[in-house]
Amino acid sequence: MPESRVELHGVRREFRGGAGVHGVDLAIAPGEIHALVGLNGAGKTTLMRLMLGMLRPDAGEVRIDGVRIDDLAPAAWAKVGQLVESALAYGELDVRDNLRLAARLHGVARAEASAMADASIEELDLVRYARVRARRLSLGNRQRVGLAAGLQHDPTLIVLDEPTNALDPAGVIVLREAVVRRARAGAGVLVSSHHLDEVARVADRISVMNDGRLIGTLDPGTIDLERAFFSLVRTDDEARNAA
Ligand SMILES: Nc1ncnc2c1ncn2[C@@H]1O[C@H](COP(=O)(O)OP(=O)(O)OP(=O)(O)O)[C@@H](O)[C@H]1O
Repeated sequence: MPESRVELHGVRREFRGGAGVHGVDLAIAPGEIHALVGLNGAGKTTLMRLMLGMLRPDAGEVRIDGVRIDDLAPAAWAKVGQLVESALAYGELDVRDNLRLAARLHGVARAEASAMADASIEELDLVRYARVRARRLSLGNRQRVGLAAGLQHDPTLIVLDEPTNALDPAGVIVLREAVVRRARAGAGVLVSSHHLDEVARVADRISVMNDGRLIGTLDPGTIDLERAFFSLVRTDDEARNAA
């Protein structure tokens, strides 16, 4: 097994005006659930997009299972599962066809794609909606379809940006179980969230991002995680303002 599912070394991407990601080092081990927390605009999505090759860094490098992402073969990309941009769903196709298509896009053979979609529909509790066109789904169910599409092919690296968005409490539990199951099977998981309680429940490690940098980690067992989070952010803001 490789040491890290994904590694970032000195990754930097600056947007006009100075916002972005300003030199991040990060590694996620097989079996690890790593949470990324930070205020709005901290750079979490940007970091995930850089990690997945959706955005090119100005400097630094990203490696997945030890291979620079520029050199990563399509079969290796197929072992990545993500929900970072809007949930993949073709409005005119029903849930099952959307998931079959997503499986095919991850390199799954036609013969296996239907069974995979059906299993995923069960897992995300979408059975009632299997034949419903995606455009008719509620926001939360569309999110479930997006998550199903990102998880069904049992990726070894999973990157989820605020995956609990729009999910009801039952959906949050279903997602938690799906993610933990895959981590136990060896996947490395990076998940961003604004829900510190939920993060504390699943994460092995919590990294705090502020103004484009990783400024520290929080122990998921900390009693008052919220206070610890704000304390880290405030200290960082004060240090930068003083500089
Ligand atoms: N394509 C872009 N062009 C210019 N600025 C951008 C672009 N994408 C992101 N930004 C800026 O980079 C910063 C980080 O944004 P990002 O979306 O990564 O934050 P985030 O931590 O995911 O926030 P949220 O919690 O609100 O989702 C913000 O100031 C944002 O406005």
